[in-house]
Amino acid sequence: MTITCSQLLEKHSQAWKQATVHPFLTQCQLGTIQPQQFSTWLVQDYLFVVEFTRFVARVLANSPRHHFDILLSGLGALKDELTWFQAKAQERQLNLETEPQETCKQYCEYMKLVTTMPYAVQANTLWAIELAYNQGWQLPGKMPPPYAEFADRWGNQGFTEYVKLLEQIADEVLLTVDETVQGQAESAFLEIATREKDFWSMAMTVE
Ligand SMILES: Cc1ncc(CN)c(N)n1
Repeated sequence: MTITCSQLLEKHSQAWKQATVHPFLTQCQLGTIQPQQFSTWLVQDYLFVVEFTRFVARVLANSPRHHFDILLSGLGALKDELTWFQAKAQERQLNLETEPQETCKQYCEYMKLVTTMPYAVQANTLWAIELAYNQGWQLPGKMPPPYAEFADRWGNQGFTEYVKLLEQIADEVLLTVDETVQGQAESAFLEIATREKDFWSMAMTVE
């Protein structure tokens, strides 16, 4: 039997909920997040996105030709996102030349590990990482400034469409692999759910 992305979401709904519904996001929506907590997230997420860009590039390198357009569009968006992060950090006078915290570092190392796994696992992981932010930033509802801009970055229609295309890619390749690889994809999905939850929690624990 083949596993699909929507089946993973259904089967592991509790783990996924913890990844996408978190006090960090709720407090952004309420406008009560501490500026220092938000700044911690912003800097650490920039560092994450630098490594995530490398991850997507590696996934592209392993992908079949007919996935190029979608993955290249993702990389194009990441180019803008990195510049945008730099602008947001500058507005707040935050130093991006800093060390990643342990949670961020380990998540980045995990992404690197995934790129040594079969392409189906990589495609599934890429979809899960993007879906986590697509849903996480939308679920609390309309956010006040300055958080609305952040919610829109990952909650906008274009990004939502992109995540749907990533789901199609992942489902297409999951169909072609055996149960062992499907099991690897499922484990990776659960890893992402845990690491996303931990990333929000890390931001709230100001060092
Ligand atoms: C931790 C994390 N997860 C996902 C995303 C969305 N690319 C992100 N920016 N940061």
